[in-house]
Amino acid sequence: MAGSRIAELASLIANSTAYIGTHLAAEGHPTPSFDVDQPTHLLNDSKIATSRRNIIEATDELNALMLGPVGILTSPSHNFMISLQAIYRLGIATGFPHKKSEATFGEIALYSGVCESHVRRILRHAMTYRIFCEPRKGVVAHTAASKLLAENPLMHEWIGMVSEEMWPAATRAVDALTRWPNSEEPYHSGFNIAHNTDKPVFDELAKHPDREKRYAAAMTWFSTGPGLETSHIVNGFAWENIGKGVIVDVGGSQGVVGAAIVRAFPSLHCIVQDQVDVVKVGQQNLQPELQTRITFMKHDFFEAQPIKAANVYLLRWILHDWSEKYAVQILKALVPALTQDSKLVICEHVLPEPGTVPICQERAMRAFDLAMLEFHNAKERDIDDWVGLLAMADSRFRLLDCKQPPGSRLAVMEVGWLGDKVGDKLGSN
Ligand SMILES: C[S@@+](CC[C@H](N)C(=O)[O-])C[C@H]1O[C@@H](n2cnc3c(N)ncnc32)[C@H](O)[C@@H]1O
Repeated sequence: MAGSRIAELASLIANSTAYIGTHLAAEGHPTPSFDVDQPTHLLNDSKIATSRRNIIEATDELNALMLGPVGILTSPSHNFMISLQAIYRLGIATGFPHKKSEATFGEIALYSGVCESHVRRILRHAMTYRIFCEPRKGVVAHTAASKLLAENPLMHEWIGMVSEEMWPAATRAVDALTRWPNSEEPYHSGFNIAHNTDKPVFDELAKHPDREKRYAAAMTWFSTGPGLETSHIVNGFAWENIGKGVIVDVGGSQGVVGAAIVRAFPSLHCIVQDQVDVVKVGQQNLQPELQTRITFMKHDFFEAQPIKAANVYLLRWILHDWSEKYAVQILKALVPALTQDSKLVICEHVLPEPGTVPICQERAMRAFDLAMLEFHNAKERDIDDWVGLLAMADSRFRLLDCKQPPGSRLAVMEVGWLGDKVGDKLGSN
């Protein structure tokens, strides 16, 4: 019956908001708002996760139904990124006088170095997304979102990486795929056209220490984000079964994931491998109590793995940065180090069959897939792709398990090795 779906959605929203309201009140928490004092993690409580997801999905569908076909095609605005990029590049959030709760457009113009009228236009646009607000005409104050940007340096670097590196790359992604159809090369992406370079992303960033540092900080922030917390990899694999052992975090960035694992499992030692400048920063930031439990090591993951017979080789968010041709090389480079007791743990998105998960969840994963295209000419993979990739790399890899820890956006795949001795010659096939 026409109209029944919108009534159904409205009722789901009403029931779910009532549940969340009751729960927050019982716990003595404030009701959700955009207010500057809103706790950042208010909605992360697992007891309200289902209701929250229901509301996000139902409001998205209701919104689309109310927009209608014309609205669906015209309402997404690319201009959101302009104000976000301006806020980042001009240091509008970080320069906001934190001892004061408000600033005029003129004061912001002074420290951001652009004229007052541009500041006003940028911020009034951002305010429509609840980033900053204008409590009185001409006066700017924080919302919860702008305050987070001002006070959390990792969040700020994430926005910087997205607006300065990824957004320009996204605008040239279609140019890249038409210029280089069927290419598997990582230097044939929107990133290459937008940033005018023939180097793959990681090589290009390595030439610019500030950009490389920003990328690493963005990765660190990302690992605190909803569904991407390190707790999922800590709880998503039976690390306790290893006992005393060694894990190698291949492309482990600054060691955030390795640190979370060895903190939870004190008998494990983690060797974090990455590019030279990345591991240098990781070593500098390593907390004193982890000095003997984490080792940083410069290693190019296309070269043969130098740490032999580790218990686990962890590849978290590595292979999605590479097309089949290169992902296969990364896997093959591990082979000379593997024993039958070694496991690969691959922590990545596993794309769902279309229409089998709620649409917002699917949209987020498909957006990641496009992000890999625009940045690296690479891809996210579904389960058949993963099985195929492992087989392409070496027939002795076996996918033993693939689980999606509750609340995690990444799956944890456990891969066994059927070869029989370290460095088995067949491994270099
Ligand atoms: C998407 S990040 C993932 C980082 C980390 N594993 C995580 O889960 O947050 C990819 C990492 O691969 C590293 N990387 C890129 N090319 C590399 C190479 N040839 N050898 C080693 N590490 C590399 C990057 O520096 C970056 O830290």
